[in-house]
Amino acid sequence: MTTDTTVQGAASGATDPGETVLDARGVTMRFGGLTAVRDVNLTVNSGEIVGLIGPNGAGKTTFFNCLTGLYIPTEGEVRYRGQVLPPKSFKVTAAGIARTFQNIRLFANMTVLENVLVGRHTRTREGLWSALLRGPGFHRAEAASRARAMELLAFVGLENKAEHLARNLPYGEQRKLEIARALASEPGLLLLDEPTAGMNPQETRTTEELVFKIRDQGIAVLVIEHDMRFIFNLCDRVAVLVQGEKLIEGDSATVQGDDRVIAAYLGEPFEDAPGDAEAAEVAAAEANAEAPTDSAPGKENDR
Ligand SMILES: Nc1ncnc2c1ncn2[C@@H]1O[C@H](COP(=O)(O)OP(=O)(O)OP(=O)(O)O)[C@@H](O)[C@H]1O
Repeated sequence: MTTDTTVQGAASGATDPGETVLDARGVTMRFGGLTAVRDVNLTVNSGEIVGLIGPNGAGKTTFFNCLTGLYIPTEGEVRYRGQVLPPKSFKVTAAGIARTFQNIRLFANMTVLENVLVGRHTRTREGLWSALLRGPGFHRAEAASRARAMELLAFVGLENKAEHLARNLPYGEQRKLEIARALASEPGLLLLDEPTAGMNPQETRTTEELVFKIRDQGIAVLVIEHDMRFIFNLCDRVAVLVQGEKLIEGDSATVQGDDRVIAAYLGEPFEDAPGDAEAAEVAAAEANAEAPTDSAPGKENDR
């Protein structure tokens, strides 16, 4: 029985610059008569943040599930760093792909730190006897794992919440904790499924900065999101899925300007959306309108 208690070091999944990390070819997923994803090709290279957008029901999450071993694609192949991925989600995680979910999946009654420690299980190798006897090797591994988990909590800005129960965190912090837990498996590729859903603008901005920081650690990112401003600010490339098929893929400017995307998804050109300056003006005007002035609606102006 082994007593090997090795814990892999920080960012062990980090990849070489320019390396093709993810290579999905001809991925098709059918549920009975419904083809949710049809013949989709997508690559993600090291150092990239790639966005996946599309209307509700376009097949984005189904495609993620095909990448992470939750679904076995009906057709096609998914490779991570050149190797065909095994059709089991824990093996995919061990290979180097981590993910978060559209609906937060934390252990609500465990602490924040414990949630991250759970995420480390693919990177710890404790033999049964080591765990049972709790010898020096076990304690060393446990201490290293806790140190790394605390490092990750600091990375996402939750170091002061380590002992809080996950269920007591505000929503935005639960999403950050999910990201910390995903990072605990030391991935080379992180898949984020709607990471800013339900967040306020400030939390969304913080998440944007966090994703850039993750990329700067050498981890490639593939992100599904409905917030177009977030996607177009963040991503090096964006792929658009419509009715299960990839409509177009390109940089933000190309995708925003494509008539088919505008028609199928955006509804109107994104350039028409207010910029930061206009948004600040609107916010200031709204704040003034809410202030209890003499001329506020419902009050007589007695000056
Ligand atoms: N397990 C399943 N069994 C049957 N149909 C499914 C299953 N999962 C997804 N679908 C169907 O596949 C299609 C694509 O769904 P999917 O959730 O992947 O879309 P999405 O682009 O992620 O949507 P959203 O933006 O609303 O999350 C939908 O028609 C959905 O109802």
